[in-house]
Amino acid sequence: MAGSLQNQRQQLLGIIEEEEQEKLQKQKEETEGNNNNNNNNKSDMAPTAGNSIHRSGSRPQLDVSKAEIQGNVEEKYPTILLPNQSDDLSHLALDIGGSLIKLVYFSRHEDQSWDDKRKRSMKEPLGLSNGNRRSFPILGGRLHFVKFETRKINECLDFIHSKQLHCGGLESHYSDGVTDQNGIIKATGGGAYKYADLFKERLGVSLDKEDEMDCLVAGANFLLKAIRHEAFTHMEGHKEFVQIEPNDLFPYLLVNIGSGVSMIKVDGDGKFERVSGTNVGGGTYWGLGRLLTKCKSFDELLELSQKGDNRTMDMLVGDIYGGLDYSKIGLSASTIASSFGKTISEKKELEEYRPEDISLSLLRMISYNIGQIAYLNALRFRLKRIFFGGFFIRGHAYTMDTISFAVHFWSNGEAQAMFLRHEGFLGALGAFMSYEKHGLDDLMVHQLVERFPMGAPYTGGKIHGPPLGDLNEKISWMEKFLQKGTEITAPVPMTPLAGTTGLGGFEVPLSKGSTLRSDASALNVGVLHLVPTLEVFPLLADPKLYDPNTIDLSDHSELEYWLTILSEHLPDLVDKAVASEGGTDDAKRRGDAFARAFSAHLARENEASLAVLPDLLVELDSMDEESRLLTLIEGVLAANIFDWGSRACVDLYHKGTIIEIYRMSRNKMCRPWRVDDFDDFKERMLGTGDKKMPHHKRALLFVDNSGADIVLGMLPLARELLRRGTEVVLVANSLPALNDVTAMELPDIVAEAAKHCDILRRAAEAGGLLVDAMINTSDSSKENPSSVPLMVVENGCGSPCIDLRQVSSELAAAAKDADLIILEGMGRALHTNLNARFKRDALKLAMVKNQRLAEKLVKGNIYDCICKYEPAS
Ligand SMILES: Nc1ncnc2c1ncn2[C@@H]1O[C@H](COP(=O)(O)OP(=O)(O)OP(=O)(O)O)[C@@H](O)[C@H]1O
Ligand SMILES: CC(C)(CO)[C@@H](O)C(=O)NCCC(=O)O
Ligand SMILES: [Mn+2]
Repeated sequence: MAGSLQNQRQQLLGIIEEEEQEKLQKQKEETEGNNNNNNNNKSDMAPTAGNSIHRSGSRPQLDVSKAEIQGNVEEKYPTILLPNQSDDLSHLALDIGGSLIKLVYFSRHEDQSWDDKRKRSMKEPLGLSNGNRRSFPILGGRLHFVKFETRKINECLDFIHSKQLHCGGLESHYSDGVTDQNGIIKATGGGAYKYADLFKERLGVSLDKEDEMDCLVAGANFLLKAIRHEAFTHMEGHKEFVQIEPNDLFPYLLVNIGSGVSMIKVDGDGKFERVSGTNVGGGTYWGLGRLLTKCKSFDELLELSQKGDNRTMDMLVGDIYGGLDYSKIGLSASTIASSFGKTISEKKELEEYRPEDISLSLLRMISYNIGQIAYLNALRFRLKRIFFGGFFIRGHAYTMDTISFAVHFWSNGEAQAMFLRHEGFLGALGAFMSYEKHGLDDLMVHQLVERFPMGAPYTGGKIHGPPLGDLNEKISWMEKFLQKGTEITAPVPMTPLAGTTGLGGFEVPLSKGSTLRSDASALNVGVLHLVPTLEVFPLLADPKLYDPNTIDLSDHSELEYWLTILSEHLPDLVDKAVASEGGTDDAKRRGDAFARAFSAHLARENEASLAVLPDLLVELDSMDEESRLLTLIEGVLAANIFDWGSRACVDLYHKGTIIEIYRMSRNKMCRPWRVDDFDDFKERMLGTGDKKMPHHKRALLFVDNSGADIVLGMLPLARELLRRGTEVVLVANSLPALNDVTAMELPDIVAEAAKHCDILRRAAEAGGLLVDAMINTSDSSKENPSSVPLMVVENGCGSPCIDLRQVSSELAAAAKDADLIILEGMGRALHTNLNARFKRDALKLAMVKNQRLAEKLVKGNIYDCICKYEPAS
């Protein structure tokens, strides 16, 4: 149930995030040129120092070897040349079919533009330059799925052009100057041949043709192996996901229902045979349907069918048998004996039939026929599983029910029809996979996770950003495209029609529904997030007993309370952000302004905290070991007040400055805390009397908020551990959520803190976080010449609540050698994981910033502190 809390938070933020991305993308496209005006004053940028933690090979990596800064090092944002980074080239693939063009493209990091902006706003006050940090690996990316009608190929060309997908797209700033190979795009489908010249002419690119069947199979195999919740059954209106074991996938029959239909027996990766096909397919339904109903679009035709009654068109067994069943061969009176047969006996003209009925009858005829032929081929080769793809299906309940019925009925339930969520994108995905370095080939099983469907702002029916202008406005193709998709909404299964069930024959399927689903929510157009998660955190004492949630959200009142808190919280954050921008009256632009204001605010928090860090360090260094440890833990608890996820904290922001809040918080730090295991922790760290304790080998610090929390709380604690000889791994979120610091941002913050502290600097260097030696360190403690490393890993999460059953492989690897786990913050240590048991020593630190939670968890009050220490179990 934390899932729903998590999702809710993510959803709320996602809405803003997606909007901001679109906006920033536009700004970026406009300003891209400006960043490239560098001169040739080259400076070497050392290749990445080896990090003692192996980064996951499960996702595209940024190859920074031989990286060098192009242009003047003094320049604020010089372009970095990455001559060996070839992944960037694998960003777009096409499947140009008889009816539709499908595009798949990859953007390396979903927040590329957002992060750039945020980094800029953070670097400016800090005066950081690119030269003394290493380029940090990229955290996953996104696969985008878009389709266009083939007859409107110009729209597709405009879209590719507007996004610059043909020459490196979003990544072009990385590889500026190495664009010579960008003139080639992988393409499949008949149109790769037919339109090759047009692509050359309009975009100056050559289409590298890949075989259509090869691509369909590669796409299907990839989806079925790598994506959870890809395949599902659909019977009588009921949808159920099927988890296919990758070792138990083959053989199967792949039926791709495009304009025409191909049936392919698949025996393995690249092992297949096209065993059949039929020319009665999607093109037939759309073409005949258009002629017979005058519909202007495929969706309109499909939507019409939902209000249809096929009995006015189809000749039923009862029509032939005077209302009787033909039970001897198992046919009920209501079974369709002949599609459209009824129209021969009536003297009616086409205009006298309802277009709704025509559409339904046609849809049923074609779907049933395909299902039946598929079954016969499955029988021919003794295949039990049939996967149906192609855009004819369009996630339409009636179509799927009809196909499933045919397969189920004729095979006596032996064979099973399954559908794929990325139905129409198999070929395009296959073409994408055919790039030599697409970076997805070594993905582990089911590692791709969809965070939320693309167009979170669209699925709610609300479109933010500029109004859709005239059709020539290139930038809004996507918006128009998505808007089109959202005019249609989700299917609703209908109640069964009375009296139509009979003996075995084909009846009217139940799920006619009244409206279609939206393209966006169905991922026909959408984004697949490549989030390298899904490993169990190896230090859980017993993964089977682990439940991340502390509060039971299946308790309705709890659920309601937290959902209300979260949904009321967001406008406040936005208001705060807008206000800190100087207050804009352009209310519509508030959402757009959010991320910029937010980043600026976070940068100010970091800046303010970094400014007081040297004093704090001097103060700490003047203490004896014991008081220092206590002060450090107090510091973590006090700084944990800076939490934008807490309503109370946001209220505090209205009243005071960061330093005022911090001072107030520090002053309240009197022991005993509400949960106070400090003495046990101290004993483990420092021993008692003469008994000295060995230091921990490696500590994992799950960090929480950006600003004072990380700078004045967790980094000084990390420093203490490092000074004692413990390796420190800072574990931060992969994706942004509230004011949580992300793994992407941490190296910058560490680098800045390292300027004031020799211990941090040496450790960061040893951990590969810093490349160049820092100058001007003001820290006096130089007793640690060769340091243990300080590292940063991403946790695979995009929420303050951490489910340790699903962490990044990087974190899992780092955890193997760890013997101390420190979880910090309400989300990580209270809402989730308070009750988690670990195989290693664990310290849970948080300030409770919610009255109800304080009462419920510790019978205490708001701002109470928790210091829970549990030795290895
Ligand atoms: N918006 C749409 N416009 C047109 N057809 C659509 C649309 N949505 C779904 N379809 C259906 O999908 C079919 C096309 O599916 P798909 O894109 O898989 O095939 P294709 O690649 O164009 O055809 P082929 O592989 O035979 O060359 C159309 O014939 C139609 O039945
Ligand atoms: C010709 C293709 C392969 C083009 O995608 C497709 O439309 C198809 O499989 N049509 C059916 C041709 C047949 O086998 O009768
Ligand atoms: Mn096709």
